[in-house]
Amino acid sequence: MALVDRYGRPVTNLRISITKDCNLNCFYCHREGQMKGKREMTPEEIERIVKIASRLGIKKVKLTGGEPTIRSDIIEIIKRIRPYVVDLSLTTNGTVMYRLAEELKEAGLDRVNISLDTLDRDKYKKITGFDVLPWVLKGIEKSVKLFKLVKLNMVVMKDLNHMEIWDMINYAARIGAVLQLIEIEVPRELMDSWFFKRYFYPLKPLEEEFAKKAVKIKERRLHRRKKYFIPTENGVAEVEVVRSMHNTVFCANCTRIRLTADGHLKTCLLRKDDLIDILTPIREGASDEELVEIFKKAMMMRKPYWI
Ligand SMILES: Nc1nc2c(ncn2[C@@H]2O[C@H](COP(=O)(O)OP(=O)(O)OP(=O)(O)O)[C@@H](O)[C@H]2O)c(=O)[nH]1
Ligand code: SF4
Ligand code: SF4
Repeated sequence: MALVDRYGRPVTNLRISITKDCNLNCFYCHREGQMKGKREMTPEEIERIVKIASRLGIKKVKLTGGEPTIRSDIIEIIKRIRPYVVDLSLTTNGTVMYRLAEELKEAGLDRVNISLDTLDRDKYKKITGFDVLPWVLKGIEKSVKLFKLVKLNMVVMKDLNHMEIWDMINYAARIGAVLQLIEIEVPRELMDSWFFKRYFYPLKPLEEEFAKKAVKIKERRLHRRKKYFIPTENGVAEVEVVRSMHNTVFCANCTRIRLTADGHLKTCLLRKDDLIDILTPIREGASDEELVEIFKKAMMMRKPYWI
């Protein structure tokens, strides 16, 4: 049975950042809201935390970063946590998937989400700082052949890539991936920032257009996100919309808890006051029962960000 927080939200997913570092340098990167610092969890420590989480009904785990594939022990991490998890996924920038996908699959990874904001090589370089789009596309196409589900994450930015949305929908349909269109999200205090003002592109009007065109619409349990099945020249595209800004429904259906790369439980992506250290107690010899209590404390701190 999953633990339920004070707002009636069961917690079933754990999102683990395994490193803050990345081999790209996207100009909009929020590094999952993590502070700087050197401490990183070992594969054994990650396994211990996942084991405790699974005892508490948290059976879906997503590995993120920074960029998770830059850890040289990524395969060991996956092998160690596989036994405790029913849905094991990875969110990656895809730069090394062309050579790592098979090993990841063999280690027990179920599925991957790969960032892809543009199909234009120059624009990709402008966004990420690196001219590696051909390698990423190679990795995506390889992943689609291997994994039961591959999602492409496109952060939609006004006047930068919003005009490519339909090309991306066609591309996703052609290769057999799901496209996730992600609306820019920032905490309240950054709503006046130049970045938000310059690039925010609201996805609500587009969702209305999708709703008219779709042959089917599904709603996910997580965040009650909608998935639209849209006919294209390449067959039916599956398009999921991640629209969290000011979205009370999204937060009311948040089933996630996070673990930062330096070993703190974190209850919400956008909060800064919600870190609970679990790695120090582990290193000081805490028992499983004590770690369960730390998890419960984090559960009780959870609250929806947009209410
Ligand atoms: N506000 C908010 N945004 C989230 C949350 N989880 C994911 N996101 C957004 O969704 C984007 C895509 O996240 P992914 O790491 O690909 O995972 P996901 O799509 O949430 O998860 P799955 O659908 O289970 O694969 C992130 O970059 C965030 O912008 C969350 O809990 N809160
Ligand atoms: S690939 Fe992801 S983690 Fe790396 S810089 Fe870009 S947004 Fe940040
Ligand atoms: S509560 Fe926080 S982590 Fe959950 S959906 Fe809302 S903003 Fe995201």
